[in-house]
Amino acid sequence: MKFVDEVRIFVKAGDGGNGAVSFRREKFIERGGPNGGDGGDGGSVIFVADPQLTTLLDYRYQQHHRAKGGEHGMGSDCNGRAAEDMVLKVPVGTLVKNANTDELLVDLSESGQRWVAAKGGRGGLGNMNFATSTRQTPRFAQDGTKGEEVTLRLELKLLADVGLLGFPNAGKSTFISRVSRARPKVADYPFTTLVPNLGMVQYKDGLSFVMADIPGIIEGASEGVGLGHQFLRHVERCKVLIHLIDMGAEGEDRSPLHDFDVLNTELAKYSEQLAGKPQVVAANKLDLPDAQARLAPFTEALRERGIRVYPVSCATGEGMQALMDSVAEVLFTGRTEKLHVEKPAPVRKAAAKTAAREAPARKAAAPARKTGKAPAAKKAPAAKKAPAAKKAPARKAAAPARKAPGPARTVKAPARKAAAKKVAARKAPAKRGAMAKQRPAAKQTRAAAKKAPARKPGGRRS
Ligand SMILES: Nc1nc2c(ncn2[C@@H]2O[C@H](COP(=O)(O)OP(=O)(O)OP(=O)(O)O)[C@@H](O)[C@H]2O)c(=O)[nH]1
Ligand SMILES: [Mg+2]
Repeated sequence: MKFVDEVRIFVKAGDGGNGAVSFRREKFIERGGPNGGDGGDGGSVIFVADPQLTTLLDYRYQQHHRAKGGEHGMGSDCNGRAAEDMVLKVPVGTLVKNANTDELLVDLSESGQRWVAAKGGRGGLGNMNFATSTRQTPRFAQDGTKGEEVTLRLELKLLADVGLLGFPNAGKSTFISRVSRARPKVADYPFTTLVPNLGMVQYKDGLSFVMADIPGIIEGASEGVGLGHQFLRHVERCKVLIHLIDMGAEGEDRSPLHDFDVLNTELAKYSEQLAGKPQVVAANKLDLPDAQARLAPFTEALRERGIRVYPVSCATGEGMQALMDSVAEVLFTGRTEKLHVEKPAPVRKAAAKTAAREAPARKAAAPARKTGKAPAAKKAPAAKKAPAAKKAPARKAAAPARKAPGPARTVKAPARKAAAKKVAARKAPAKRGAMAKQRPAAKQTRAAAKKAPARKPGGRRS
């Protein structure tokens, strides 16, 4: 059956019937009084989510839907018959939007869910309703009201728990046919799959879930390249995505890492929310010799990002169980630990380097401790831990500049006392002189000053 997932339709509810103006006319009964009946209500247009349907195809061919109007009221106290509601069946997962404003009106995501799209008009009252003691012959009746009308856009978003994503030819259809009873076409050319396929996966312990296989996504899909990215809508409701990488792909610019990045970029362009869904990354076609060679660098590259790669072969079934276990864990428990690996932690390497660099510095700091700058040495372990290892050299460089004049100031202090009211110009040489005197001391303390970041907290504690 042809798959149609977007249509525009016009719906109009039935108008209410008019009330009747009528008087009883019978032999020997004079002035029988008003007996015009009420009009019947118009039929409403109602959408019902039907699990039997999988496409909006019917609405592609019939785009106007009008419910019947109510009957008019009649004489002899006869009310008009109300019209039946018009029920429009749509697949479960249909979004109904106002075609003009694009406002989402309802998401029919539950089987049997009903929604009134256009309410039928109310029948008018017949003249018998308007008779009073002072107005016994009302020669008027009420008209029925008009039924609502609206132009709608129906969008089908399939309901699946797990979505399969990947470049064309990555093996998505092979994957779904291996884990479920879905039998989509599998062939060795891109864009074999043109419409989404659903498959019911029977997992262990009676647990089952629905998996969706959608057409391949390629670079520029968001600009309409290939089949575009409109099929991504069908995996928007998924809780987990399986990202299949074709490890045997050949061609310019095709490398597993490049494919991975391109697909994620396209996902992000489509929707940030979709891009943020948990992804199980599967490196497929590992039975091919080329694929084996590409696996190690790809796995390492993703490990640096903290992402685990599941090596699989949909052809032989190798690695599929581990992959499905992870998918089921995310789906049923919401835990995503299995999708991540520990990063190689470049921080630690840097920390090791820093520690190596600091080792001689610590030695040099030892004499400085004698001069009263000691607490730094105690803090050496803290320096080792320092996560911002890169910052350490900068601090080291800055520290001597800050600290070197320290002793000079202590020398300068008596000088200031002695010549309290002398001009500032005299101070400068004094400072310089003091600094010159202290230069060897400054040199000595430089090593200690390297410990400056550690000294601060130490100083506070002492
Ligand atoms: N050697 C090998 N070939 C595979 C494997 N999985 C899939 N293939 C082959 O790859 C080709 C494409 O497989 P499909 O399942 O049609 O790929 P797809 O991702 O659905 O492709 P589109 O529908 O075009 O997006 C077919 O010829 C498969 O036989 C695998 O694990 N190993
Ligand atoms: Mg396919």
